[in-house]
Amino acid sequence: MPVHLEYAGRTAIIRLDNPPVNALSAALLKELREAIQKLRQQIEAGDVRAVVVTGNGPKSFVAGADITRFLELDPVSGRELAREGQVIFEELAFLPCPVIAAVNGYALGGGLELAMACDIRIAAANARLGQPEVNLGLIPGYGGTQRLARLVGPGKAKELIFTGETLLAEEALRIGLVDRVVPEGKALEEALRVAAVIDGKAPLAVRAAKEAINRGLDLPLDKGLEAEADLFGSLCATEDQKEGARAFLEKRSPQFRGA
Ligand SMILES: C/C=C/C(=O)SCCNC(=O)CCNC(=O)[C@H](O)C(C)(C)COP(=O)(O)OP(=O)(O)OC[C@H]1O[C@@H](n2cnc3c(N)ncnc32)[C@H](O)[C@@H]1OP(=O)(O)O
Repeated sequence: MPVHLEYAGRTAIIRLDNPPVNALSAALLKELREAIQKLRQQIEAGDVRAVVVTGNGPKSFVAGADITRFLELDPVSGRELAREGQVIFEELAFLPCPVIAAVNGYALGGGLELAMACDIRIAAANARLGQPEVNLGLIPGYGGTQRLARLVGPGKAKELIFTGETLLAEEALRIGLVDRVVPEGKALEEALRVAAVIDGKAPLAVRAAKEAINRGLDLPLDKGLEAEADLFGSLCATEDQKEGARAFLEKRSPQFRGA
């Protein structure tokens, strides 16, 4: 079982376990997709309010796609391999709750692409991140050319992808590729702490905020502002929005029910 689903309260943990470096084998990708589809149902039911993705073991988050699959690739099967990972990472990215990558070690190639499909990236100080596909005669194929440029800008994305160089977590933090750096061995703990904070907020508002930001990334500002206003307005029909205002005025903690 290369993919384990665990739960800490209303936070789900996707633990990737494919020794020695958690490479994205065909079996792991299949189970990852199944886990994502199960989590979508649990999120919609209100049972899950945040998802954390992490690698099993101290050494590696995910060290990339399974290179042993590459010897037989041809243009058709190569494109299929890329699309397979892209579709799964899109399904993860568009889960209707925050998805946090606890980058516990190597996040290379498809591993960094997986982390970039998450909303927030928390890296352990020992983590190394990069897109080394040019060393294999390839380019990133699970979304890395698209998401890296959006996260760190086209210039830094080109530099990292052209050179295949890897970054230590602190360097990745400096360019905005990761959002927090914690001591080695503490990435999952910190991701769960952030998830617990989010769990106490109005879930429909958190969901709408993720949707507004994601939609706005690919919209002209005026259209993004309209999308924001639409989502803001839709929240005013929720009980949680009234509960939030009442709780503030009555000087008490709100009890959000996700309705
Ligand atoms: C669409 C997506 C495309 C991609 O993701 S392309 C792949 C991008 N990833 C990479 O290029 C990273 C490749 N791996 C490495 O650079 C190194 O490994 C590490 C830095 C991750 C670790 O180095 P070290 O600690 O020296 O270990 P080790 O001896 O290189 O690897 C341990 C075992 O793990 C296998 N392995 C490592 N990465 C992969 C991989 N991505 N796919 C399949 N196997 C991998 C090796 O071959 C070896 O195996 P054995 O012990 O049998 O010799």
